[in-house]
Amino acid sequence: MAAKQAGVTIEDVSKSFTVRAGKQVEQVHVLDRVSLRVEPGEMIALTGLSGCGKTTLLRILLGLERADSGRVTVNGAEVRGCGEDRSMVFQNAQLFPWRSALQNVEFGLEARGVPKRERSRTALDKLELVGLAHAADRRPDQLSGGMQQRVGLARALSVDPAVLLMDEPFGALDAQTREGLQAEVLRIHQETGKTIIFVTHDLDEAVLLADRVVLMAPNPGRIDEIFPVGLARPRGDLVTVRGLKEFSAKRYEIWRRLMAGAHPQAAAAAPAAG
Ligand SMILES: Nc1ncnc2c1ncn2[C@@H]1O[C@H](COP(=O)(O)OP(=O)(O)OP(=O)(O)O)[C@@H](O)[C@H]1O
Repeated sequence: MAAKQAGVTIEDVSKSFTVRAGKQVEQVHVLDRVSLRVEPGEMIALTGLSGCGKTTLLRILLGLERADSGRVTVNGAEVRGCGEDRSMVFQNAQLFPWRSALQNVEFGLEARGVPKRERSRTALDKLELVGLAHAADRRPDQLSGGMQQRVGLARALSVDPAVLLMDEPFGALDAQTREGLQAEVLRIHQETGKTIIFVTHDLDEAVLLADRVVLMAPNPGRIDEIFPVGLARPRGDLVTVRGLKEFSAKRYEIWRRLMAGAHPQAAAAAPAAG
């Protein structure tokens, strides 16, 4: 288990954006008094309808956006900008096309002034962790989409963050590649004990990975309900997990609540869980 672990506290976070379109100026209230405590080593899935503020919340956690009010702390220290204790994996890996996989993973270490030999060793370790050591010298255009996401994950892990933020990291991948990467994330979480906050639209993915699924609702973005996932860890073979009654029951419970916000009539017509 890694020494670096951190709890995250989100206290009463609100955020609005001013949107200007032509002569019209509109105030969009994106997050309304969001509060959540994430325990050290916990994996949280954030889900909810499009536009409910999931990415905005993640950007505030990373320090790319400032909340209008409320605060976020990591291990008790207030987040005031980007910092070494957090890193993010994006939906598209956003790799430098002219750099090899290894050089892409080295990037964050370079920015921190880590000497060449040490950063190459660390980057190779992380590529190994995501099963890509054999492709260290390939450029992004010589890698599949799934491999590029693995490089993005290795790059995020290279700086040994206490908190890993993942914004729909597998959203653009085909189903089989996605399932492989879900298993990888579970293994890496098990091996490193990182605190992970993971945004996904995919309820299967949310239940498979998370200790708790946080369902957000839009207009304004807020936490609607929090669902603890009682599945034991390590979760092992995901085909088996998907076949468990507890898995389908939890997925259905969350889906029903999500639909109650999106299509109230359909949700009312669906049978209750269990
Ligand atoms: N920089 C910005 N300026 C203006 N409005 C913004 C900005 N960033 C986000 N928004 C608005 O905030 C709202 C929430 O966006 P956000 O991307 O956080 O939602 P989301 O839940 O992640 O959506 P999705 O599931 O579609 O990715 C949207 O209405 C969006 O248009």
